[in-house]
Amino acid sequence: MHKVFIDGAAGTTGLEIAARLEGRREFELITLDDERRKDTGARREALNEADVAILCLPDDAAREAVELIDPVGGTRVIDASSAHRTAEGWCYGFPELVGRERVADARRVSNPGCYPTGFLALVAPLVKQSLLPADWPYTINATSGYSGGGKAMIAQFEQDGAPALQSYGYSMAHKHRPEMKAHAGLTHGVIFAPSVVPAYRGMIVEVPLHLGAMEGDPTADALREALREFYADSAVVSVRESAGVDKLVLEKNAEPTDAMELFVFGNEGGWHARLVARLDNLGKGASGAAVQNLNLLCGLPETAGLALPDA
Ligand SMILES: NC(=O)C1=CN([C@@H]2O[C@H](COP(=O)(O)OP(=O)(O)OC[C@H]3O[C@@H](n4cnc5c(N)ncnc54)[C@H](OP(=O)(O)O)[C@@H]3O)[C@@H](O)[C@H]2O)C=CC1
Ligand SMILES: CC(=O)N[C@@H](CCC(=O)OP(=O)(O)O)C(=O)O
Repeated sequence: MHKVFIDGAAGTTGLEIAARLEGRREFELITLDDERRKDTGARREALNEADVAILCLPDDAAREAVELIDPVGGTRVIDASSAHRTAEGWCYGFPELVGRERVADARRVSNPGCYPTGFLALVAPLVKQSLLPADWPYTINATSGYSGGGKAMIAQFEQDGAPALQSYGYSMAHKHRPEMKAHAGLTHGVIFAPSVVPAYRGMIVEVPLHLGAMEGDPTADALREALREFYADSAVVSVRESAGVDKLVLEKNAEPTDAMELFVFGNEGGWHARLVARLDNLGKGASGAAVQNLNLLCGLPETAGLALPDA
């Protein structure tokens, strides 16, 4: 039995992790009641009692939580925040990219951000195989469901007068940019253009590419095939056919899913491609990924408890 403490259990990501762990007999959840959930002493005790602490907190609170943990104690950490995604000593918790063994052996795991999950799934393997250049100026256009902004954005979008679409990130300094650059092994920072729509969950992350301007003239078919091979052993990430697909939608009230679908569209002549990832920001983008990493840390089947389509 593995003792698990979710710090931030009353938040959006924390609640979805708890839902995925319900009925799992391999785990015992350590819980704090509403009065003590932000009490530093109570959190310190719970964090140090846990075999695995999952941090579902704003960045500053996540950094504080790590400081509350005895560094030579037995607690291993999965941090869902963006506090440690490029930090030394932390394993980037994207098992398909970094290797399942590395995650399984880690004491400190940083869960990828939701948007970076889509971007990196598409681009990182292709850059690593030199099918796409590391020194290309990549752009990411993305649309997210509003649960991506946690409780505050849920409140914003569930009140009267909620926007039909909200684009943002115009400071050009979104916190996900360093993580995308670092884990794709890029030379240049990316341009990231995110927006939010009034659907609770789900996201579409797109990387448009001028293939014809790249050295070696990569083709959309070759990129799709390389991704298909790369994810061949994954029950979570799948590469879909693009022929005949003319639109991708986010449902307003979609069911949770921990799967991620990748598409590579190319135009006739092969000059242009659009790499697209569709995922649940609270699935592979957060809580599903945390449970996948938890399974690996505990030596359990990687996809146990995840919401995945039948193979
Ligand atoms: N939502 C998403 O799709 C994704 C979220 N993440 C990341 O996961 C983390 C959690 O996000 P999310 O669940 O959306 O956010 P929420 O705002 O929904 O939840 C955060 C929770 O943390 C609690 N909290 C804040 N400060 C403290 C503290 N000092 N001690 C204990 N609890 C505290 C909040 O309390 P209170 O309820 O009182 O406000 C709240 O319950 C963030 O870092 C976010 O960036 C990552 C990927 C995707
Ligand atoms: C819609 C929305 O606001 N999304 C959040 C990202 C949610 C997420 O991925 O959380 P992390 O930042 O911890 O990765 C944003 O753009 O800041």
